[in-house]
Amino acid sequence: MTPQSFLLSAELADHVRRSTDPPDDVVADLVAETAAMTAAGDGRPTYQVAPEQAAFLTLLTRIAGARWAVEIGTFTGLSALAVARGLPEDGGLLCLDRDAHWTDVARRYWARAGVAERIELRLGEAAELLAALPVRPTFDLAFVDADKTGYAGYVDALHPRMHPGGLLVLDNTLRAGRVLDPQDDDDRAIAALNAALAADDRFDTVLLPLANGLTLLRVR
Ligand SMILES: C[S@@+](CC[C@H](N)C(=O)[O-])C[C@H]1O[C@@H](n2cnc3c(N)ncnc32)[C@H](O)[C@@H]1O
Repeated sequence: MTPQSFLLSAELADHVRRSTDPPDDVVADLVAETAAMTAAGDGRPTYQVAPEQAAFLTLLTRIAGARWAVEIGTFTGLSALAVARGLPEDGGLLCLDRDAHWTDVARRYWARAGVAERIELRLGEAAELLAALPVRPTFDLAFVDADKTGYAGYVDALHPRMHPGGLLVLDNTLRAGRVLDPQDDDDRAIAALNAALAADDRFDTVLLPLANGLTLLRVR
């Protein structure tokens, strides 16, 4: 889990969590199991979205009135669970990830939460899985949380597959502040993408300082 936003003191981070819908038992257990896995070196603790971000994703999915959604980067499934919970009964979420071991954990929790029938998981390289999707408006919401150097390509591939008015949500777009002083290829890719998106007339663009930075792109 993103331990706390780098923008907040520990006290304010606690206050944010106490002032947001609390995780239910399914989310609490998923967070605990993922923390135990990552403590043992299986994945990284920062991979999972924070609980308040999960609550925000559910709210955002509902506000957007999204019926069909896609996620790139699923890991143990918390963000997907959050989006799926915001979809109507007859909606659906397509999850793309290349790791079967982590997404097996996700499948268990989706089943426990009663949203498994709303989620389809496809395993493989995200760019290839996206390219194989029909090029027509399909999705109302997309959540991108995979390899940072891939984000620009994912945005381009998603754009023609989104309904007008649809919402793309990009995670980790502040890189813990390193967008101001990029240290590696991931930081450089996101810093360049942030600058490009601010000038991109395909979208209404806002970078929210939530968690590690969350960029919202509304398709014009
Ligand atoms: C930060 S984690 C996603 C966390 C997840 N959203 C959550 O809330 O738990 C990134 C995930 O992206 C996947 N991933 C990274 N690069 C990928 C690629 N090129 N194609 C497919 N999946 C990829 C990894 O396997 C990993 O599960």
